[in-house]
Amino acid sequence: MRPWRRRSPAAAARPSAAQLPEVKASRYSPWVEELESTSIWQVAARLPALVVTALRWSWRASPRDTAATLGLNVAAGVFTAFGLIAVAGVLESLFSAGPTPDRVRAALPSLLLVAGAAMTRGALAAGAGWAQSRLAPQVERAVELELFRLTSHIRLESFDDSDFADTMYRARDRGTREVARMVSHTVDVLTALIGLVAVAGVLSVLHVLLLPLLILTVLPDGWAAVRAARIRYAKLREMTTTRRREMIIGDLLADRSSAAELRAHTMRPFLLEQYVATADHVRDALLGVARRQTLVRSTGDAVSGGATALTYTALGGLLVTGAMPLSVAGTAVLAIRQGQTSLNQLLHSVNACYESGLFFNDFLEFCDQARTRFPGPATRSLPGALEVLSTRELVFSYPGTDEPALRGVDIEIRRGEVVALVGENGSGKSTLARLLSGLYTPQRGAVLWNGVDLATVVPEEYRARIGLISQDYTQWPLSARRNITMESACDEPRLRRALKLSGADEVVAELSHGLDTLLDKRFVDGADLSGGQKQRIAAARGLYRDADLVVADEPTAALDARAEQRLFDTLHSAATGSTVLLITHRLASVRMADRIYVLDHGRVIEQGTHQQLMDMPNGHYRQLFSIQADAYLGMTDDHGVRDRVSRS
Ligand SMILES: Nc1ncnc2c1ncn2[C@@H]1O[C@H](COP(=O)(O)OP(=O)(O)OP(=O)(O)O)[C@@H](O)[C@H]1O
Repeated sequence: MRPWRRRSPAAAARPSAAQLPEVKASRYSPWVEELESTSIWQVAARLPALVVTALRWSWRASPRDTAATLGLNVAAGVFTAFGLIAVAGVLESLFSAGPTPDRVRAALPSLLLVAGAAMTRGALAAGAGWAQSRLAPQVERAVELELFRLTSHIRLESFDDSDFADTMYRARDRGTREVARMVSHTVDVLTALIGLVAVAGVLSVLHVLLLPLLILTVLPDGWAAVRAARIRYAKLREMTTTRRREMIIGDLLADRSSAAELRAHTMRPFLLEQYVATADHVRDALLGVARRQTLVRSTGDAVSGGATALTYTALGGLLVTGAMPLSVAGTAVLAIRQGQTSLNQLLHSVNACYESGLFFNDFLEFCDQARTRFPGPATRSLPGALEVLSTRELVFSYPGTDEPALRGVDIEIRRGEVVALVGENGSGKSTLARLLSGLYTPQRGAVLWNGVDLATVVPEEYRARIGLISQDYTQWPLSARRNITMESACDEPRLRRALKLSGADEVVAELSHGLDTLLDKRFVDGADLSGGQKQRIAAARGLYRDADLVVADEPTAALDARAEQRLFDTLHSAATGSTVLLITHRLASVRMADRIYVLDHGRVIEQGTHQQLMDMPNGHYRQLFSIQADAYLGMTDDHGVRDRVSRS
């Protein structure tokens, strides 16, 4: 079982302390209570599993550097211990009876050993430091790569789940950085352990009481360190949503994409106020953490100080009663001091390991959750080129919503057809298009490609057969060519054809380096495009693909009248060589479709050709079409358009 797994999602969302009442904290805050109620010993028992996992990651990143880091550090620790034993030998010779020159002479071999041990330790520590500093970037890279492998593979709807968004934020925020630290802390733990074993050996030889007393001096301090770490982590975890909100507001204030609207809508004071409110909340919480941590640490220090006093009193008692000779007491003081250093180092390394472990566990928790969000185990190949794509009683709800976006949809698209989806805002058109494109998985029902359920087909194979012209297109920070081909290989004739069909050829002609222009203004020589130009590039991308089905979701919203007409003509002609699913609010453009499905609140309420739908006396489509037609008629009386529209 994964350490510190949360128990169960709580039903009720807790209001966030962030200033917007609509922002609720993650539903998984009970986890924090679980952390609070877990004892330090339970945590210590779970730590080895985490350490092993971290070491496994490290090994995966670089076996050579992991082995060197561990081996050299352990060897350096052995020589530290060896040095201490040699120092004890030196002291024993110096404090023994006899003339001083004889005692110094007797101490010389041990002194040479001390010097040799120190030099060897130094050389080993330098090598270990080098290996360790090589390891950190390699481990971070490996962990981050895993994170992005997972984020890019999970089902699309995962991004609509706010709880999962919090988990992902925590993993990205610190989780990935902590693996390398855990490895380094683990090494410190091992080194301190070796030093401690040596001290413990020396002390138990000197007197049976000394070792328990030594442990007593550092335990309270160690307890305080672990407690302080838990306080900080629990607070950070509790504030995940608020910190994510703070980051989002920060991005809005500093990002290029929101810069224009921020100014146009004079959002600066509001956003700054929001930022201050959220950041103040985080700051106050962290100040509270610092206060509690100081209290805990002071308590630990005070108790540790008392225990140290007790140890030295006991040592004095042993000396006074003659139970311990002076030469042995001298070695004991040295060993106790060295022991305290090693034990403190051990406790602090364990604590640092524990603290990193808490954050590393966030990464592991994300990995676990992400793996449950992979697409189903589809193994079937696509059953040939598209003949018919249909849906059967399709039901789909977005995560965290009670109302389904689709409620039992049945549609059919045959090869070579142009099928249109129309309906008012929020009726479910884009959701249906995404399901048909294999981006979302239905909760009930199925999407069938030539009668075969797409849930059983390898998604990449299927998606490669779809040319998507998305409503929310992305302008990738790549060259214009790559923005269209989306792959390093480029089929020039296909590219030219897509450019022409979409009207993107005119856009590219104006770019300073043509198809090789970088479409990202944030970099030197990068170009920015107008909304319509971006949409033409997005259309070219959808048309470039040698697809069986082109899904065009509002492909012309930003286009001028001429470009719009050109693209619709393209989609309706056989030029694409594909079947077309068209979503648009420009109803004049769907008149030529082979079939039109009218959606309303996630259901298909009407279907047929334009004429069949117009013949329904109180039909929804007829109403929507008439509203648009009337608007044109009112404005275009003088230009003879009325006849053309009314004839349609
Ligand atoms: N990511 C999402 N998370 C939760 N609900 C969503 C999400 N996207 C859409 N919805 C909801 O699903 C329903 C259908 O949305 P969809 O985007 O499919 O409508 P649409 O018909 O394409 O609308 P429009 O014409 O405005 O583009 C709406 O109620 C919408 O609020």
